[in-house]
Amino acid sequence: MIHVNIQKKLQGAMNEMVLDVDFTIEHGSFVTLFGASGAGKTSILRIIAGLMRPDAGQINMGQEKWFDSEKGIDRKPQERKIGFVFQDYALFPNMSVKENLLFALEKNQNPQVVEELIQIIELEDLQHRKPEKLSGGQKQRVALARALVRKPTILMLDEPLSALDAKMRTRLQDYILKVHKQFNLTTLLISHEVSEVIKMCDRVFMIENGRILKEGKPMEVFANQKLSGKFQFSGEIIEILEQEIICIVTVLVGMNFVKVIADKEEIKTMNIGDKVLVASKAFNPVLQKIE
Ligand SMILES: Nc1ncnc2c1ncn2[C@@H]1O[C@H](COP(=O)(O)OP(=O)(O)OP(=O)(O)O)[C@@H](O)[C@H]1O
Repeated sequence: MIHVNIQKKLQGAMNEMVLDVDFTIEHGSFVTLFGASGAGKTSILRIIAGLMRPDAGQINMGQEKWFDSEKGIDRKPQERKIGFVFQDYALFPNMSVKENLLFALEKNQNPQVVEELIQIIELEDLQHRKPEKLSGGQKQRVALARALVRKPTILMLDEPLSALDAKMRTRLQDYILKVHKQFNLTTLLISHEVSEVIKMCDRVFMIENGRILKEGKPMEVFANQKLSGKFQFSGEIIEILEQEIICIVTVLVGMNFVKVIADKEEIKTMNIGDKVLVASKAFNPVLQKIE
């Protein structure tokens, strides 16, 4: 179990913002941090990883104290057993896939783990290639394998899939879920994709302005409790066609389009690009904006 209670003054886009969060995550959970750009999600991960120092607070990992401002404890990042995958792969360009993985080994660590990871993440055919000869999805698989070389207890994923196309994204999601279970990890993911959050995680923290606004199971956090729909899909509005009294709203759900007839009043706060839930109410599809 990890308990985080930290405060840090951040330089927001317009003015100063105080990051102030207090949460506990059970071992083995898959948690997503969800929220607008600049809300403080990356800062939370960096603080837990020891890459950014909070102004005050504590971070306890089980019985271990990683940070305590009052007692002057601040464990180094390499002592915190965390694997990190960022949006940009940050692989060494002059090393092959396997060399990149071997380079991540700790001093005196058995290199057998690299062979295991190559097998689990299915990198056998790519292991002798240099990163420049890999696709984005393949590079991200290598980055995932590299993050696991030191057998971390926590895996942190900062929008690792946002640069990938839908098919590649789905494959990577499956690899992440596989290693999450197989390595018995506690995983923290930053994602802006509602469908991804619903598929991947068992808990979501909605972050706004440096604070946790809501938390819970993804469907509870995203769905409007009033909509007891028989079906619910999340998607993104890509077109709003205004007719005389109604609108035809096209929503992209995964790789498919759904057209929903909506009342102008009902969708007056919705715009192209908004994330919405398409749910059923008395057999008619209705739209609901996701905060
Ligand atoms: N070391 C720092 N000191 C002070 N402010 C910082 C520091 N690092 C980032 N910030 C600021 O803190 C705010 C939150 O940034 P952060 O990267 O945590 O947001 P985010 O929610 O991850 O956003 P995004 O989704 O765009 O990555 C930003 O306005 C940023 O400029």
